[in-house]
Amino acid sequence: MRRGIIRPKAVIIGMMGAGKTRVGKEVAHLMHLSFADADIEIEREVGMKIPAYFERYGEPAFREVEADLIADYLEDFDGIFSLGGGAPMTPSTQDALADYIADGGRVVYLDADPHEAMERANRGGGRPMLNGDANARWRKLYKQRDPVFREVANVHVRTRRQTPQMAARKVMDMIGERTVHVTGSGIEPYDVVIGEGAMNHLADVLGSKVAKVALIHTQPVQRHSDRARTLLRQGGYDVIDIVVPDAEAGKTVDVANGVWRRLGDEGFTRSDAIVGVGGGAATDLAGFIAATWMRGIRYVNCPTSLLAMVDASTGGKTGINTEAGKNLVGSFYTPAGVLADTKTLASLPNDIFIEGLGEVAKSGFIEDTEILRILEEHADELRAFDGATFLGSGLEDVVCELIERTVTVKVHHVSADLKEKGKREFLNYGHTLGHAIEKLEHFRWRHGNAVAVGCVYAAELAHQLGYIDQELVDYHRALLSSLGLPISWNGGTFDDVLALMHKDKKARGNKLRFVVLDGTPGHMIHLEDPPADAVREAFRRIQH
Ligand SMILES: NC(=O)c1ccc[n+]([C@@H]2O[C@H](COP(=O)([O-])OP(=O)(O)OC[C@H]3O[C@@H](n4cnc5c(N)ncnc54)[C@H](O)[C@@H]3O)[C@@H](O)[C@H]2O)c1
Ligand SMILES: Nc1ncnc2c1ncn2[C@@H]1O[C@H](COP(=O)(O)OP(=O)(O)O)[C@@H](O)[C@H]1O
Ligand SMILES: O=C(O)C1=C[C@@H](OP(=O)(O)O)[C@@H](O)[C@H](O)C1
Repeated sequence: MRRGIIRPKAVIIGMMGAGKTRVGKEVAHLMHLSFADADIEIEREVGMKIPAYFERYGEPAFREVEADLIADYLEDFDGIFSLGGGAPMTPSTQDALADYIADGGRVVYLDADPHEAMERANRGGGRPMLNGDANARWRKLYKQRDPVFREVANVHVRTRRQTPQMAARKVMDMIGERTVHVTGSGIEPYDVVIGEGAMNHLADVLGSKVAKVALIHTQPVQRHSDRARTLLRQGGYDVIDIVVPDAEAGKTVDVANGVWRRLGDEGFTRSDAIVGVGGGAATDLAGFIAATWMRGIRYVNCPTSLLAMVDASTGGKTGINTEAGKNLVGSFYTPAGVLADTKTLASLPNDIFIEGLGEVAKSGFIEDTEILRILEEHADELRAFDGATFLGSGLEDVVCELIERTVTVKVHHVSADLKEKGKREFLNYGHTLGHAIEKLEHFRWRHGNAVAVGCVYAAELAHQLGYIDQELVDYHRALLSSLGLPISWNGGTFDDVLALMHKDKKARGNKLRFVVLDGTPGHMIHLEDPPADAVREAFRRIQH
C-alpha cells in the first residue's frame, strides 16, 4: 500500500441486483469492517436522491460526481466499498481501480445469476437506468457491462442460489487469497491461488471452451474432491470421476493406462481437461495424464498436502515411477492454474504436514531467509499442527505466508529455467542424498523428511570444503529438528548411497554434482565433482 493512503479492504462491482449492497454489508459484518455504498454517499453529498439528480442534471453530470467520490474513497476508506452498477464504465474510475489493484487492492466482480439479479433489481424500483422495460434494459446493460467488469475486477465471484450470507462468505474467502503469477520462457502464464476457497476459481481457470473434465483424485481426499466435483458441475462441466490408488501406488504406468483407457471410452478430446485433487503423487499423475493425452490437454492442480501446495503442484514437472526408480518417466508440462485451497489442510495428518516443512525450509536456505525467520518464530505451533483446529487460527495466516513465499521461490527458479538446465537445480538442495535415502528406505521415508537430512548433508559437505562455517551447519540441524524433521540417518552404507548419488539426475558421466550454499543462506553454487573424502566425511557426520 502506498504510504499515507488508506485503501478499502475490497471494492464490490456488479450489475444492479447482484447484491453489492446487501452482500457488501454482510462481508463488512463478517470481517468487522465498516461499509460504504457509493450511491448512498453520493445522495448524501448532493443532497438529493439519485433519480432526482438524474432528472435534473442528467447522467453525465452524475457520472462525474460519482467518479470524484469513488476516487476519494479509494484513497481514504478502509472498509468494504460497493459501487453503483454503472460506475466501472467510467474511464477515470477504471484508472483509479487499476491503481488500487496495483497497490494490492481487491476489486470483486459479484457475478450473480442474471435471473436472480433482475428479480432483485426490480424490487423497490428507484433505478433510473431501468426505466421502461426493466428486464430488457437490464439485459442490454449486462451485455455492455459484463465484459468490462471481468476486465476491471481481479476477483470474480459467481453466485447462484446463494443467500447473502453464503455469498458474503465466498467473497470473504476470495478477497483473503494470495496469488503467485507464474510466467517465463516456455511457460503459458498461470496463477497459483492460495487461500480458503481457492477451488472456487475452477470454472474461471478451465474456461468456457472445456466441456468434459476428468477429476483425478484419491480416496483420502474424498471430501475435497467432492467439493471440486460440485463446483465443476455448478460451472456446467460434465465430470468424469477417476479415483486412483493413493500416494506412490498411483504413480505407475498401469494406473496411467487405466486412466487413458477411461478417457478414450469417454471420448475425451483436446478441448477437455483434467483436474487433479490430492497430494503431490496425485498431482504428478494428473499432470502426466494431461501431458500425454492427445499430446497435451488443459489441466488444473488442486493440491491438498502442504508439500503439494508449496512444491509438487507448481513448476510443470509431471511424472510416474518405474521399477528403476521415482519420477523417471514424465514431462515438463505446466498447468493452466494451481488452486491451493487451504480448507483441504483441515484433514491433513500432522506427520504429512511436517514433512512438507522440509521443502519450505529448503526454500528458505536457498533463497528467502524470511522463510527461515518465520519457521524459527513459529516452530512450536507448526510442529504441533492439528488440521482440526487449523482453519481460522492464527497459524493459518502463518502457513499461507509460508506457502506463498515457498511457491514464489520455486517460481523464481522455474520461470528462469523451466527444464532444469541450471538455476532450477538449486531447488534440488538436499535432494542428492534425499533421493538416495528414499530409495534405500523403499520409499517408507517421506520425501520432505529425506530432503531435511539431505540439507544437513549438503551443509556438512559445503563446510568440509570451506564454503560455509560450522555455525550455519549447526543452524540447519537446530531449525530442522525444531520443526520435527529428521536431521540424521543410519539406514544404509556409504557405498550404497554413493552408488545412488551417481545416478542422480544432476550427475554428469561419472562425476557427482551437488548444489550447496556459498557463505550464507540465499547464495547457491553448483559443486562439481567434490573430493571423495569430503563426500564420505559429510555422510559420516549425518549418521546418528
Ligand atoms: N512435480 C514436482 O515438482 C514434485 C515436487 C515435489 C514432490 N513431488 C512428488 O510429490 C509426491 C509427494 O507428495 P506428498 O508429500 O503430498 O505425498 P502424497 O501425494 O503421497 O500424499 C501423502 C499422503 O497424504 C494424503 N493426503 C494428501 N492431502 C491430504 C489431505 N488434505 N487430507 C488427508 N490426507 C491427505 C495422501 O492421500 C497420501 O496418503 C512424491 O511422489 C514426489 O515425487 C513432485
Ligand atoms: N444473495 C441474495 N439473496 C437474496 N436476496 C438478495 C441477495 N443479494 C441481494 N439481495 C436482495 O436483493 C435486493 C437488491 O440487492 P442490492 O444489494 O441492493 O443489489 P445491488 O446493490 O447490487 O444493486 C435487496 O432487496 C437485497 O436484500
Ligand atoms: O520442480 C522442481 O525442480 C523440483 C522437483 C522435485 O525434485 P526432483 O525433480 O528431484 O524430483 C522437488 O522435490 C524439488 O523440491 C524441486
